[in-house]
Amino acid sequence: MAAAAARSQFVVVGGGIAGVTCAQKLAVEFPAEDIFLMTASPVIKAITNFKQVSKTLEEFDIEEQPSSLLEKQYPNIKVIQSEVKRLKSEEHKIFTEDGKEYIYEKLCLCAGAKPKLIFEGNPYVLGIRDTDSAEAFQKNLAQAERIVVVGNGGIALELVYEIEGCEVIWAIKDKAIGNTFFDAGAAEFLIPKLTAEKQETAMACKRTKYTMEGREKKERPIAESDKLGSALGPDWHEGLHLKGTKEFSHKVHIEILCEVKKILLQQEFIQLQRTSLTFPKKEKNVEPDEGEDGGLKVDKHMHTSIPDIYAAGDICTASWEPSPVWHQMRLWTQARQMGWYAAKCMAADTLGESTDLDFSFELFAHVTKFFNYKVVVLGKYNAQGLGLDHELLLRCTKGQEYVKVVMQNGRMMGAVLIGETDLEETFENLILNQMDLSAYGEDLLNPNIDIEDYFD
Ligand SMILES: Cc1cc2nc3c(=O)[nH]c(=O)nc-3n(C[C@H](O)[C@H](O)[C@H](O)COP(=O)(O)OP(=O)(O)OC[C@H]3O[C@@H](n4cnc5c(N)ncnc54)[C@H](O)[C@@H]3O)c2cc1C
Ligand SMILES: NC(=O)C1=CN([C@@H]2O[C@H](COP(=O)(O)OP(=O)(O)OC[C@H]3O[C@@H](n4cnc5c(N)ncnc54)[C@H](OP(=O)(O)O)[C@@H]3O)[C@@H](O)[C@H]2O)C=CC1
Repeated sequence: MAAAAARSQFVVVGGGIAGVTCAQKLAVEFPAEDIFLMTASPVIKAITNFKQVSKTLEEFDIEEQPSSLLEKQYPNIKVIQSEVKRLKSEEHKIFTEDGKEYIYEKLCLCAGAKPKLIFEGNPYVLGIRDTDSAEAFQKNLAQAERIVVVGNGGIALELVYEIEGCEVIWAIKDKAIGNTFFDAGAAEFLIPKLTAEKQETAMACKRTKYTMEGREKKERPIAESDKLGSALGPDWHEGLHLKGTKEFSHKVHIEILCEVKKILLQQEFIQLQRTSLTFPKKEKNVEPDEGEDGGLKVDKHMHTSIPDIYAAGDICTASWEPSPVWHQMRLWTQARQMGWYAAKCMAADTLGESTDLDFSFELFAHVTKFFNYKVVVLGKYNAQGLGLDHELLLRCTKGQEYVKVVMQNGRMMGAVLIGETDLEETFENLILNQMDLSAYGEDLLNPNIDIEDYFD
């Protein structure tokens, strides 16, 4: 006879940032309940040293940890390490790879996304998503003289800068590099860094940090399935020796307006990287509504179209009417914010309370590092969705800083800040309060005016 299904009021699927944050928040809200955290990976991602840098910018470190540590810190979290294979939503049941079944009252899906690798199966094509794929890339690179990097997203941007001793042909569909994060002007500002010799010391920078326990020590448990590791994140390349066979630092050739259609097998190693997202296969009997990007649609309470099933992080597509200066991007900070907020909504629904959309969804804010510069992007930093009805203010000091502000009807809608500008908090406030700044004109970026004093 099959063993009776274990039950829990709350079940969370996924040991990445979204799932772990969701389980932690539920564990605190309901100390008398057991929270089941199901994950395919033997390690979980934990946030440490969390700091709210400003109203919406946040800074934290990430650690891959054994799940026993999470259970020790949160005694009512039970981590179940097994891949979820099937979901029967009408019966509120999930089935795991090891043949067990679990009954939930409320379920949050945080299973992340998986890379959509073009030309999958080609032995010369590698994608980067998790620790194992990054290490496989490192190994191949060590024997390479020339590689091709395809894509213009965050991973490609970081990769071309980090790779040394190997010729890189960088194929991008667009006219300028990095258009996911900034415009052609910022790209011009950054490009000299690709041709210069690399400095050894990294610039101090407030941003998320990523560590993997035991990476150097080779003690990391190996995931049963290499397809279901968590997505890497900030500083994923630190500690990886991304070096080819040659002695030079950078040699990058950028091929613009280039969409790769076909890859022919050659006797050379080609690296191809593209991680636009597809989502874990849904079972036949589970058909939650999907967004255009294939994610699970969630409403403003992180609820999917299926009763009692919520979703957070990379797996979901935010389908509420967003604030005019927020948009979804599959980033670590948003995975944390969504996981936390989904737990809050699950708790409120359980207790019959109402919840307002969390403040973190008021303004898009991201701090990162590209080419060793601190990069802060706020609001509609690329004038996304503003059409032609906007103007740009620019300030640039070669090699030092690049500041771009997007204005519409005298209001600040977005900004890109590269370098140590110290403007993020002031601009964050100006975007949030939508003050009419018409009177200031270009003085907004006048370096001789202390803008902080103006508006504080
Ligand atoms: C190379 C790389 C670099 C990145 N750099 C940055 C960066 O610098 N800054 C930034 O903000 N973001 C970055 N990102 C994006 C960031 O990593 C993701 O947005 C974030 O990790 C998503 O978190 P998540 O919890 O939603 O999903 P994930 O971290 O992918 O976690 C998903 C979890 O679900 C588990 N799982 C999957 N399927 C199942 C199943 N069927 N059953 C049970 N468990 C399952 C997995 O094992 C995993 O534990 C980067 C991504 C990549 C790939
Ligand atoms: N520092 C940071 O903040 C970082 C953040 N991340 C995040 O992690 C997630 C995954 O990163 P990533 O995979 O870089 O994200 P993206 O999906 O943004 O990048 C994929 C890139 O590949 C391009 N592409 C796809 N197919 C082809 C083709 N056939 N020929 C040429 N180009 C092609 C896409 O162009 P198109 O869009 O036109 O299809 C896009 O520029 C993202 O959410 C990203 O923001 C990642 C690394 C660093």
